Amino acid sequence: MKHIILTGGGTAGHVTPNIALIPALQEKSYKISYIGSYNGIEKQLIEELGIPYYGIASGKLRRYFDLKNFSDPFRVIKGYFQAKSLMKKLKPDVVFSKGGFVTVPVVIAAGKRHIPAIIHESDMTPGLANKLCLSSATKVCCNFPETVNNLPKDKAVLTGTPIRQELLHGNKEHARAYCGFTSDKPVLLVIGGSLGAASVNENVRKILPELLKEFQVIHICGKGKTDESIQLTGYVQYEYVQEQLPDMFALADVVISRAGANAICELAALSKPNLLIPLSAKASRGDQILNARSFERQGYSMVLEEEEITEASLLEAIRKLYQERNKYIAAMSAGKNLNSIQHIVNLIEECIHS
Ligand SMILES: CC(=O)N[C@H]1[C@@H](OP(=O)(O)OP(=O)(O)OC[C@H]2O[C@@H](n3ccc(=O)[nH]c3=O)[C@H](O)[C@@H]2O)O[C@H](CO)[C@@H](O)[C@@H]1O
Repeated sequence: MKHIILTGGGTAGHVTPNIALIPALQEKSYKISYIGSYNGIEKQLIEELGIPYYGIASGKLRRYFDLKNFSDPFRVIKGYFQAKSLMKKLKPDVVFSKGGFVTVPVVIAAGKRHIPAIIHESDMTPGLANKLCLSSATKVCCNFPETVNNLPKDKAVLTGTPIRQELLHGNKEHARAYCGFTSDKPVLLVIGGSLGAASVNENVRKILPELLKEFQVIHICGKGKTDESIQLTGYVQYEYVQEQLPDMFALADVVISRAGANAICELAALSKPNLLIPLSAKASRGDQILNARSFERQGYSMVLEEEEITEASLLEAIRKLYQERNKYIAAMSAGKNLNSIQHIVNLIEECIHS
């Protein structure tokens, strides 16, 4: 039996593509183990699938000053030795990494033990963790064609991003009943990335009185970010949605989203007209802005940058998106559909046999 170690964590975007691969790997009778951090979001998401989970020490690699910069290197070194002994104990045939800081010691340990390691980069420009893994990796899967050109030719492969297949089979009536909505107004879904997005939440809440005249609103706010003081007809809030997400996507007529790579690929696969509000370059390396602009160029998305948001501009963008929804649906439906799951599983098999 072939044994694969999956790794990835920190935010859900570094876990859900691994989850999307699991059914296809199980179908091919792979034994699957997962290495993540002790307490990251990946622990809960993976353990509830019944996959053996191994936690290791993990530290964030920051480019800015923080007191933890002094203690985190020791955690990373500890994580490396833990990963190395896990490689010895579990003897995997291959490692697949979806990125995030916890994966750096895992991929390097695999390289040291001559175990093939495939890493996946879903953003247009590689994140710091994946950059550090590059020399130990056998192949790098990319989501954007633009990324392939910036990576070593013998390693980069355009695969797209694996999407959980259950997302494509939601039932809108189940979501309507779950949210207590009626069928007389369209539904706007607001989803702020796996950690939520405080500024998106705040701006949406400001225009709720106007918005609710025309739409019903499902607001996925992020952990600890719901506001129980707001109780309005046609408005529901959730922290993080798992089981009901496919149904909510099916019910949504239009979506406001952060421009995390996975979220936008899911929206494109579902042909959901969307307004992207990328995470500002002030709070990140600006990868979401590049993701969003690429989708805008392809005619899949409308983009509003955080700095451009006012109550009026946000309301106007949502109205325009709804009016022009068929244009976006047509562009996304015509988009090329990489069979990412199959592509990656084939690559995994090739790496084991080469
Ligand atoms: C703040 C931050 O660092 N964001 C990064 C992070 O985003 P983040 O982790 O938010 O990643 P994405 O938006 O790419 O993916 C979020 C995933 O969580 C799922 N989901 C979300 C909310 C919910 O209630 N239920 C649920 O299942 C979505 O369906 C999606 O599969 O990783 C992405 C992929 O590398 C990057 O592009 C983002 O810049």
